[in-house]
Amino acid sequence: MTATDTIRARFQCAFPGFDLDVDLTLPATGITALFGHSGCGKTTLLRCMAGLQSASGTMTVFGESWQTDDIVRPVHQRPLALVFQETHLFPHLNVRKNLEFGYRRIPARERKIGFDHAVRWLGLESHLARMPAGLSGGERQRVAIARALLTSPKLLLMDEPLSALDLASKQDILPYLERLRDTLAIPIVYVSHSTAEVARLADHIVMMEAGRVVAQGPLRETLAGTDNPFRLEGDAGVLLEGHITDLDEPWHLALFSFDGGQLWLRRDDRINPGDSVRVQVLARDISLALVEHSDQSIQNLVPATIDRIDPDVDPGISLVRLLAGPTPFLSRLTTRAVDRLGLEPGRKVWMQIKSVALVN
Ligand SMILES: Nc1ncnc2c1ncn2[C@@H]1O[C@H](COP(=O)(O)OP(=O)(O)OP(=O)(O)O)[C@@H](O)[C@H]1O
Repeated sequence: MTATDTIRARFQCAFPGFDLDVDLTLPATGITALFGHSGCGKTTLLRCMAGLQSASGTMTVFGESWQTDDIVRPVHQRPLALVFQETHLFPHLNVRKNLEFGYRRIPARERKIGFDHAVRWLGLESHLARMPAGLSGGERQRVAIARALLTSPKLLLMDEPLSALDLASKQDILPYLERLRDTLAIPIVYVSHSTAEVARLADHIVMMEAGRVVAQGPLRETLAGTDNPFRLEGDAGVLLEGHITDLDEPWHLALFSFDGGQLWLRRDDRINPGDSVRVQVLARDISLALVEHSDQSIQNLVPATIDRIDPDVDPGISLVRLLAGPTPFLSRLTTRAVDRLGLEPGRKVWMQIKSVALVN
């Protein structure tokens, strides 16, 4: 990554009982999740990036300085857009007028996103004449996101945009965010403490604890580290990206192919051959065997090589990192099993995978 295709952010600031000290290089595309427990400093970091929180440090976006040791651009001079939990729509204006408010703020020659595009991306075609009060929470948030995009930002900052929504509205809005991630050339920094949202949306993750970055990198690689604190459904695990390549209709199964192997998962009405999907495999759902046993109930047997073995947080448990082709997996085993099977880095084994879940 070079200075012109990255976001560099280095900030220090302090409140009574809390100080933030981070130094980040983020990619210029896709969704970067700022993830961590409540109070770890996610919102403070986002506010520093926006220029809403005074902090010492520097920020460079695509080679353009937004903050140096000497000059701090105020928020209105940074080409960014913010989306919060609260939508802040104008209650007396209909959806079209709310959107036009964002659009007209930008001189025509600087507009990179057309009005109709934003309306279509967020599925608002049939809502333009409606008033905000008559919209569902998810629809209101879609209007807020479209309005933010219509300012043609170079960076989109989102602070827990789904946390005020009920489950149904969250499910409604997630596909729109995925579409933006996959089609927009605008990087999104997304604050969340929901592992499910991060697993589904993020390409890159910054994990924070007490004002510090404890891990960062591409989501899949970072999750597959044996020392990271991110837990999918309370356990270590990996996310895989791949395609649905076949269906077994009578048995309600779908074949998921990834770089390094294939896995069967339960057929879900939403998926079809050719679809690109993410799945999660938890460490507790993988056991290891030295030979291929076909006389057992587990359908997914994948050959892999042990990469490393580390103690897990629980005493007597080991976290084994494996590679199937280039793709990492994690397996949680008792240390006694590791000893009995003579497992060690470089050893070839069979992963017996009990459960594979679709994330999107
Ligand atoms: N303006 C402020 N004055 C004093 N303390 C502050 C201020 N803003 C944030 N803090 C403190 O800084 C710490 C980090 O807060 P921040 O809101 O960034 O955390 P967070 O990770 O976003 O949390 P949450 O997920 O609950 O929103 C907290 O202890 C908070 O109380």
